[in-house]
Amino acid sequence: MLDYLQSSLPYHASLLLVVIFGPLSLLFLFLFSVASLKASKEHASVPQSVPWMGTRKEFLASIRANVRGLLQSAALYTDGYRKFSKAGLVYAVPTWTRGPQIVVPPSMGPWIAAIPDDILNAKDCTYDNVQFKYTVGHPEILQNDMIDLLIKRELTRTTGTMNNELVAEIDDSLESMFGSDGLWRKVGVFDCLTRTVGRVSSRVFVGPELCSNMEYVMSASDFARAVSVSGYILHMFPKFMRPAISWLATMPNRRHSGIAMKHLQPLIAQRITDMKAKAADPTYPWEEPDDFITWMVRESFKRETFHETSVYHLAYRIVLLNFGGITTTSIMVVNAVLDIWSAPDAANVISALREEAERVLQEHNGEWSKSAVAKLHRLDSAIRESARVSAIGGNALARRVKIDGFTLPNGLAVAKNSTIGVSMDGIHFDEAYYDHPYVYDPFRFSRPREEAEKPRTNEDLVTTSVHWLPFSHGLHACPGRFFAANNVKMILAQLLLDYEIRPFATRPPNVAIGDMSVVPVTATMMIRKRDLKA
Ligand code: HEM
Repeated sequence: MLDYLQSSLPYHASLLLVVIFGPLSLLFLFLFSVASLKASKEHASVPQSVPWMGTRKEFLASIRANVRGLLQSAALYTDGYRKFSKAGLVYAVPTWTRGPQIVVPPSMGPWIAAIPDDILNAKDCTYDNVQFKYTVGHPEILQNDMIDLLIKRELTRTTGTMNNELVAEIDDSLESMFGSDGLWRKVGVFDCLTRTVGRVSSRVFVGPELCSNMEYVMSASDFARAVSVSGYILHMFPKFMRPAISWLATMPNRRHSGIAMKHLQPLIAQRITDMKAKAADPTYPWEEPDDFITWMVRESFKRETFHETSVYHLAYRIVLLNFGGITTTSIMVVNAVLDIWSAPDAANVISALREEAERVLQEHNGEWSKSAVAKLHRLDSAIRESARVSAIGGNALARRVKIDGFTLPNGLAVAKNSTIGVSMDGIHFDEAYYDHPYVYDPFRFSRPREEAEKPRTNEDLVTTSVHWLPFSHGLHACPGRFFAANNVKMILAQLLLDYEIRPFATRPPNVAIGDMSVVPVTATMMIRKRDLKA
């Protein structure tokens, strides 16, 4: 028996290898051939006169260029910027997930930023990058105006008016993680600051009942991460396979959005009931909260379609609002903490920021009113500068060409469905716009104001330009930036005032994923409550 087993094992093992690895190798070969064909087709759509970064005359040139686009994209964009954009020329960068990116010089930036969506479309790029069709679904919500309208009309109007409530959330959140005993703690920078940002943003989005429920709050960043990961997975497969693959790839997305929906739907249903009751009878004993849910429900009363009025669709809008607003803001706070506390003269920088925060708070009777936050010029500058040097990179002002016969201002014809934009890092590190561009100079934007060294430029965190692109610029400049900037500044001000963070020996580097640079999610910091009596 033993002899039989021993002699038949090699046979069984090889059979197993053939059964498992045979189909896998065939699938891999198939996927590789399809990806290679797709890459060649996409590369052929770039005008022949446009020079490429990262391509060579070699076997399987397009797909090998795409692999370079995946692994070395930051260098491809910035080297191309120096070589071509600085000479006013257009170049192309290969990417793994986004197809070829046609990069135009910054002089064409204002022109791109002002062209309407029926010619150059912004959302088509975002939706395709993240494969929204599968990873999020709900085109009836994505193509509807309600979220954008309420951000522009209500959220921006309200920004600054609820700061006392927001500071209470910030303080409670920081103390729950960092303690009040003055002992040093080692904590995850991204994890902790995401919790605080999520809680503060949710205070305005969904109100006090839900904003400190961490299961709900963390479902927002978990959902955002799951959407990005599943978007990458789907890009590995040809289009016709995506509907089948997506069911599996987007399981985590459904789990995280499901958690958020479980909390949101009863809250919204109750809000509708209360608002209707109050409208019918002003003596109904209930005060209308001033939050995004109230604004959305009020707006839904003016609308008629099912997807603008049903509890499910209203709740899912909050899931999408969280997706667009929470992780982006967390990334800005994390970058600012890493950059400020890694500055070569961190001790002086921190004491200058702390002095400003203490002085401004005192001048405003200890309250972070809207005007107090607006006076934090040094802090504003330190964050803006961090967003410049630690930006996401890649193609900014990315737009999908929607028409045939489209030409750039230099006369170059660009095919329909091409993607054009400008190199964010190229511009952010161009000495023509910034002295010593590779240096993190926290007071770069506030110094002229404080020292009257140069004329005032009004370059603050919410001021977009073609030379500072973290919030984009022009028609699609981020409408949530006023809200985000207010929260980022208050979180950092409270950290400076109440906590001590040990400066980093070296800045934990951001990580390149495809053509994006993302914060190091595993970086840790040492933090303790300050002893204000000492
Ligand atoms: C620091 C945080 C944030 C950053 C860095 C950021 C960045 C951006 C960028 C780069 C765009 C793309 C514009 C384009 O396609 O050219 C954008 C669009 C958008 N953002 Fe933000 N964002 C942030 C926070 C928020 C918040 C808090 C909200 C909502 C409350 C929000 C809502 C939106 C919306 C609705 C759009 C689409 C605008 C349009 O297509 O017209 N963002 N954001």
